[in-house]
Amino acid sequence: MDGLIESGSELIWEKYKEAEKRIQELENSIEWFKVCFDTAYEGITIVDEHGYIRMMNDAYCRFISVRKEDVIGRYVEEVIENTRLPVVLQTGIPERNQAHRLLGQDMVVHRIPIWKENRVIGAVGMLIFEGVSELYQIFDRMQVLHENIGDSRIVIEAPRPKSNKVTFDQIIGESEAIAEAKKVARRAAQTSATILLNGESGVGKELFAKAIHSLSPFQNGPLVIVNCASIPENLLESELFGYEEGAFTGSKKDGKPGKFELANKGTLFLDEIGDMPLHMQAKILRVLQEREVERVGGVKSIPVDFRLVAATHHSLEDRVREGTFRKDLYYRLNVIPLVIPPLAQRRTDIPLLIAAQLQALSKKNNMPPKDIDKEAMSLLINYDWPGNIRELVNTVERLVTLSEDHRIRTSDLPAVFFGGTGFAEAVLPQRDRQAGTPLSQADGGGAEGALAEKKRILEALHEVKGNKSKAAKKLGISRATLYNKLSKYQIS
Ligand SMILES: Nc1ncnc2c1ncn2[C@@H]1O[C@H](COP(=O)(O)OP(=O)(O)OP(=O)(O)O)[C@@H](O)[C@H]1O
Repeated sequence: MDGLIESGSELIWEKYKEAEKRIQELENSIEWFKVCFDTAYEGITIVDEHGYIRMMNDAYCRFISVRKEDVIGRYVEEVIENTRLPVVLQTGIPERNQAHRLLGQDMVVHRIPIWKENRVIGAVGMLIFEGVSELYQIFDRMQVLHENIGDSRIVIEAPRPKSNKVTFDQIIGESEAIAEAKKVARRAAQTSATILLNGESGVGKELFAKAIHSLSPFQNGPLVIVNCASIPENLLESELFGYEEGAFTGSKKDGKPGKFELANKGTLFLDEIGDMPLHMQAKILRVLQEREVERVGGVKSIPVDFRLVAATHHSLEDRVREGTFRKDLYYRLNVIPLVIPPLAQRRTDIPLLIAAQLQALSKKNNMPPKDIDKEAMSLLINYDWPGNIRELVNTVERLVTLSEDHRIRTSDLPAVFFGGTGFAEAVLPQRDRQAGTPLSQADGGGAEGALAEKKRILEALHEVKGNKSKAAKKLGISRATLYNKLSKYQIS
């Protein structure tokens, strides 16, 4: 009898353990499902048969800037603009690869009905691409694929966009911080309100300004970009306001329109507005209030109608407190403030940015596509990127150009990614590294070294818009050395 009870309880114990194991396996599967659902770059939302949202993944929530807990259980039309999921629930017909306009941006979407036992019990909505320009990149990749397998008979030509306008989908990044910034910018772009962009150097303020213009009611007008910090103070007024014939010695015969006039019916982007001298700030304020300009040496007022986007890496509040920025101008500019977060606050975007740059820069340099191993990627993700995306773009370009293999490895990375510091170290590949080697000594590496040096000089000049003193400073060399190198490499 005892034996019978014993084997009975052993059986129950075994069944219990088995059930426990299965529950554990199920929980693991659910956990995996959740991770996959939320890791997908595509936005996914699932509605029940009545059109109420049952699930929405992180990518979708980020894109439309909602919190998951606020949308689950709500009717889909209240959450997603222009949604056709209710139609798909009615018809039961899938709609694949459809164009959909969301937050002013063209997207590609799938709408898939969920059929079970002859009835539609729900539908899935997927945002496949954040924007259509990704489609063009896919066409390009397909073309490269066919070229690589030697099948040149197949020519895949993507319909090209009509212009080279910057659109929001070209601003790469899926992190919450950048998704929120893009969402606010998209909304603001569709109005005519003044936008003040703030963020460290190289975070993408100019890129945002361009995307805002492309989506704005002023998109058919010009986009005029003025870098207030790079124009000498004595020229700033005539650059912005223009001048009449004979306004000063050396002025053009028929006078010249200023940037305000040139931006008429378009967008004026005043970059580095925080560096504007005080007397010019007063003049700009007057234009913003009265919406008319007077050329230097002129007498008549010229009406101007433009959307203003301004940007600065300074804190304008601090500048106002210090007395170097006018409070009234600050209030005029700060209608829609938009902070673009530094890269170190959105590290999840780093792999995406690197992948996109590897692709683009290999193509630009006419090289076969390169990739990167995960140890190197991990060092890049952990780096602080003080120069933000500009620094990332330059780093990837150097890596693409200098690494010998098709795969970039840790040995290709400059010292700075291993905790080293300093510009000279940062630009030398690890194998060539001599701590603190300035540019002037870093060109001993034969043709490759010379090519790299030439590229660095061109980049530095490009970054400072051709200003040689600034470029020399950036490169850590004297102006005289820079001039020598310019003639050596025949850079005019
Ligand atoms: N999210 C992004 N996706 C892709 N490229 C980006 C992104 N943000 C910036 N870039 C690229 O990084 C570089 C620097 O961007 P941008 O000039 O817009 O920065 P910025 O904030 O205006 O810099 P600065 O304050 O120094 O003028 C550009 O080449 C730009 O195309």
